[in-house]
Amino acid sequence: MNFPIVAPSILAADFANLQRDVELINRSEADWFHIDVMDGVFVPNISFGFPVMEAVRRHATKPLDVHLMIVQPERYIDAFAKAGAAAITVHYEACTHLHRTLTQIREAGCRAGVALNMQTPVEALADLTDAFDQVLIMTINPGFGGQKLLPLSIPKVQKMQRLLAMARSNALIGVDGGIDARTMGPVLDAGAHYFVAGTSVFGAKDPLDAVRTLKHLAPTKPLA
Ligand SMILES: O=C(CO)[C@H](O)[C@H](O)COP(=O)(O)O
Repeated sequence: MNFPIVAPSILAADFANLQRDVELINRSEADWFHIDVMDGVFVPNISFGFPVMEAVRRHATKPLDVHLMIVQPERYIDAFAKAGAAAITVHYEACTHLHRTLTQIREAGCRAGVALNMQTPVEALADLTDAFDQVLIMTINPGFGGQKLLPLSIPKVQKMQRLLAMARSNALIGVDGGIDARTMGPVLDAGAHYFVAGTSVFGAKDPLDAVRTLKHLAPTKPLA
């Protein structure tokens, strides 16, 4: 696998034309579909659940990267794995027993991901670096698409990159929120491998071109 990996967020798609938008991403240079599941408790918004996830899966030809912004995500890991998730990311802040939940994700046959909200320091994961395959640094306060990337998150990506290097972990670093052709460069330089982008892709006049721009912002490199 090479990076940068581009993962358009379905949250910003036109749900009345979901099949059209999924097929658009199939044709694009994007690598993954990003599926934002929100419960109205962990974040102040409700997005969608299994019916939409399954509709995306029926038409998608690329891996589904599921981001659970829900409390007690362990209740739904197996169901999302069955619904076709290739990767499942849970929030550090939403898990009482994070190690157990990450193990459950791997046992369900998916890549295990953990997301960190703005206030959570990267050191919170220092003892668990063997337990996840990807880490998602939130570059906004989660809950809504269309927000501006918070610059405070950029040094955090760098810190995470150092922490993983020290631990000799090959986990991928992702960023989520306010990613576009202007903001992607600094987070890429800071060490991010995958880039979740909603508004800048689906809100663009030409989403195929928007994905291409992100994908070619820097020469692709092989992952460790
Ligand atoms: O997790 C999310 C919101 O909580 C979305 O993935 C994120 O906001 C991406 O959308 P945009 O590119 O519009 O910021």
